[in-house]
Amino acid sequence: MAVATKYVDREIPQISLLNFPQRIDEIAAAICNAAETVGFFAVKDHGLSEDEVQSMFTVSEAFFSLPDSKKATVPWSPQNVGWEKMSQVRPSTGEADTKESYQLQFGENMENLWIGDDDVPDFKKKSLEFMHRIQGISENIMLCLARGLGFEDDYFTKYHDVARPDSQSTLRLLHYYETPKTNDGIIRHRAGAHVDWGFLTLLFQRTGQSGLEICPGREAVTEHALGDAWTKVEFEPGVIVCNIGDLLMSWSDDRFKSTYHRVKAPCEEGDYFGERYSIAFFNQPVKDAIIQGPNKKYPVVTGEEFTRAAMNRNFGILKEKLAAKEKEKELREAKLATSAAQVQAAA
Ligand SMILES: O=C(O)CCC(=O)C(=O)O
Ligand SMILES: [Fe+2]
Repeated sequence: MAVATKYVDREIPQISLLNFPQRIDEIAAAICNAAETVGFFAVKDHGLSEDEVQSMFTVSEAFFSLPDSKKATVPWSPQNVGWEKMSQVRPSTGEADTKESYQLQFGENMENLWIGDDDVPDFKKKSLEFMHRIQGISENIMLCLARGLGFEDDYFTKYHDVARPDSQSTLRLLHYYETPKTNDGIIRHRAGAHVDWGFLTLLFQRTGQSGLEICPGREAVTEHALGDAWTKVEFEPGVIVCNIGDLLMSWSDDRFKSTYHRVKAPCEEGDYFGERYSIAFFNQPVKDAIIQGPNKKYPVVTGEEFTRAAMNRNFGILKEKLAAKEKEKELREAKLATSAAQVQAAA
């Protein structure tokens, strides 16, 4: 018989960004306190309207309602962009999440990977507008985090400059499939337990489409203290849920915590089994960023090295599959070329 999930109440602070320029120190203290303890916090009064958020969800739904053959024209690539379906195997579960996602960036990695206006009108324009709006909010939070760590105010923002062609910050549109209510013993993971590997994540969800849960308890990036008690993160309109990623954890010498979270595989009374949309914005540094905490706890890495290592950890299986497919194609082409040569020789 399935064991009921153990839940525990933890406070996820809600922090108002109202009158940001006048209240920076107060806001920075609240954000850094949350980053040091629970690793998750919500921001409100950030200037982004509910209409803007819902319009982006509408754009996202329009994309996901295209046939798979169309979405496959903008496939996932190891630059961490593009569309994937049922293919992200989380190290914690060893199984693929039952979802599809489309990842978008500001710069050169997106070449040929934007879905065209014929398929979703103004997709690129609307997505970039939304991404710039979230970037603005992220920059305010980054200023607070820099102050808290004793860096110059622009220290993190200059390494997350999305005007640079090699910018790696990513908007991820997510679509989780409806989960059947059966007792067949199969666990249909939505997003298996994981920590985000980037700097800072901003999350948007639709009211009622619950499922996000967190499990704090990590003391160092090198430790994977995955506990067994979860806390549900409930969404309300107007809030953006933010969480610290591994990169900021190591960049802060483990002072700020990257927290385990998941979108629960629905299996118990009260879980949400329906189709679910969410949007995540991952702040990721430019490739030549020099990453090291104020106390130099970890060796220096560049943004590019950090991303490559994280991709291998998190998308290794998907990358291997792509490489195997590529190899198969090469072999098929080589075989075709050989038989064509034989036919010619015989003629
Ligand atoms: O869909 C969600 O609510 C969370 C997604 C997430 O944690 C991720 O993509 O890293
Ligand atoms: Fe995540």
